[in-house]
Amino acid sequence: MPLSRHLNALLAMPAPLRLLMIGTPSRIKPNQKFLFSTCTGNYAASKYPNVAAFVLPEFRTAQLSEISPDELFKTSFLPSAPDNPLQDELTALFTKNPPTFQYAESDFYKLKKNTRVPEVCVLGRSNVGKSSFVNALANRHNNVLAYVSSKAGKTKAITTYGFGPPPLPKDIAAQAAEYKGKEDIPTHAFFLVDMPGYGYASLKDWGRNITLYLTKRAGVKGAIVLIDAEVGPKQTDLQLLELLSTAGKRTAIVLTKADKVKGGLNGLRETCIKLWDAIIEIEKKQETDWPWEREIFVTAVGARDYQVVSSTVTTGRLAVARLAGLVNDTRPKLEKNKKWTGSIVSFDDLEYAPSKEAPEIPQRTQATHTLSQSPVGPGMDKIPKDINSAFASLERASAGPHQGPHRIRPRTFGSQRPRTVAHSHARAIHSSASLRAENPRSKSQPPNSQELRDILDDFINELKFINTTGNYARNTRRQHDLRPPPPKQHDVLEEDRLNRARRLQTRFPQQTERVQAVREKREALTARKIRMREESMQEKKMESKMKEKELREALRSFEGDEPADSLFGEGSADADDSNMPLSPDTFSEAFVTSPGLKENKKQKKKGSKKKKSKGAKAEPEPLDDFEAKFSSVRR
Ligand SMILES: Nc1nc2c(ncn2[C@@H]2O[C@H](COP(=O)(O)OP(=O)(O)OP(=O)(O)O)[C@@H](O)[C@H]2O)c(=O)[nH]1
Ligand SMILES: [Mg+2]
Repeated sequence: MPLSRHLNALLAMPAPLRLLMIGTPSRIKPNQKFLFSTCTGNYAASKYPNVAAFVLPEFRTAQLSEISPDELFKTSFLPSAPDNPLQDELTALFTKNPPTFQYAESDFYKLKKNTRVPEVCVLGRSNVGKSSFVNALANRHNNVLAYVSSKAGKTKAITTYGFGPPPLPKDIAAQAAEYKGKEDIPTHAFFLVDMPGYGYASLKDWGRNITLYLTKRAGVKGAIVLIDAEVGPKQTDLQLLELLSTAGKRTAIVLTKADKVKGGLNGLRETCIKLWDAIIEIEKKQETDWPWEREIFVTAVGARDYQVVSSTVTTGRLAVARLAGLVNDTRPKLEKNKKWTGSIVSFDDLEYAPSKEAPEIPQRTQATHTLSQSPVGPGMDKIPKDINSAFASLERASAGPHQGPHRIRPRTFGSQRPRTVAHSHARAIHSSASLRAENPRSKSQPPNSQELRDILDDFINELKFINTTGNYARNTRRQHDLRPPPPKQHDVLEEDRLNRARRLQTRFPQQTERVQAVREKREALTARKIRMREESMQEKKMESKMKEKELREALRSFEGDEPADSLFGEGSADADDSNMPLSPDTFSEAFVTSPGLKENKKQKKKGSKKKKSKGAKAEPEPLDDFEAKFSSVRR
């Protein structure tokens, strides 16, 4: 349309509608690729400018820094690669030799042995995006490597995938003798292990399997912990980080679903602050070093815009390659967060200390745990005590999200003594006493009534959380009551059969009709048979009633005055004759004891004696009517 005609048409329109035709620029949705732009030109326009990772601030007062991919990759390089940019090298490392599925097992003890190929496991809550992360690293979008679902609990086994170039033939030949009969010959440079999720819809023995895997598996070089950026870290995530820190495993934290975070960069920053605070707390508890990457990597592998996916997936690749030991890291060593180094004062010492000076108490020796990297062997038969308690809390976590204020609080790993009522009591008073210790008055004067009331309140609050058997049972019962009823079990086989039948019916309508007709005919026949059987039974019943009636009448006519009903037992006259079955025994008895018949018999006997005396020439007397009838009935 020429411009002048366009303008004329525009002017002819009512003024409020003109805007619609022109189109308002504010309606255009911002393209997601600007959110994760790696181009400095778009820096001002982007929502998450150049975010690849956040770095843990060394001091609590430091500004939070988010770092660009350039900065992130600057200090890292692949030793075996030529001088390409690291991003390209990482893409080649993860995709050139197509990644393949290796094996999957739901039980740790059934896993194939692997002591040589470095393994990196991907851990996180159900539905956080672990399997999507594995697919994205492999650059698989349509032809998926790991199964993904929007429903939680899709991955149900420890699933291993091979990544990276195959080992050189000469290396394999050199190690062939060692591998023979013990382990598979490797096809890739490293393994990535997709784990079942924990939390909602997790597997029952997830805690056991994961603890065994992290502490006993020789090939495990590190763990990628995925945390949903939209939801932030949960209690179960922190329990896992605590377990990793206790096991001393190298750990990288990756935020997923960054594209879904409300509040953009600020939202991400808030999640990171929460995470850092928690990590610092976990680090403080550990005596031994916990080698966790100091960055929190940001990814959005499920974003709709492919450019967003590809720019953030390189960040994930860097995290994995670092843990697998394939990337050299030249970052300067950071000083570990400072821990409390003073002595630990017990309640008794504090309360009954003779002087105001701090008492001299020998420092407690802390057990250190060094985890062997060897496969399951004599030294690894038992999981260290600290890890066992972490394992217990993970077991509880794997049972589902806790509800209400009565959940069991995770035990601190440093504490070796079991929590008893008395001990908790002491702790409750101790905490109040230590608070009072800060107040100079409290050391010299006894506590006033308000303070005593506070102490009592503290104590009662503490008691509520004590893990006694009674409390535990009560809490379990309460949780059980709160739990929604289990979903109805589907009969999968039956459903399959019905679906198949439905499909066949639509495919073969004529045959279906014929089958339907035959079925109807068969049903009609069966119904007819049943009806006929019922009718014949009815007839038989009627017949037997008629016979009985006839019999009674015959008896009555034979007896004359005597009522025939007396023959059938006491009270039979009152009873309804038609309903009185006449059993053969009763009948024969009645027959035998009938006075008329007795006389008849006597006469017969006399007659037969006479006949015997006269000889056997006499003719047999003919049976009268009654006898003839009865003999037929008895037959
Ligand atoms: N928007 C968005 N969605 C994502 C992202 N990553 C994963 N998802 C979606 O999250 C859902 C769960 O993904 P999965 O990869 O199956 O999660 P999982 O952690 O393996 O889950 P389980 O196997 O149940 O433990 C899927 O619908 C994915 O498409 C992301 O970065 N952004
Ligand atoms: Mg999965």
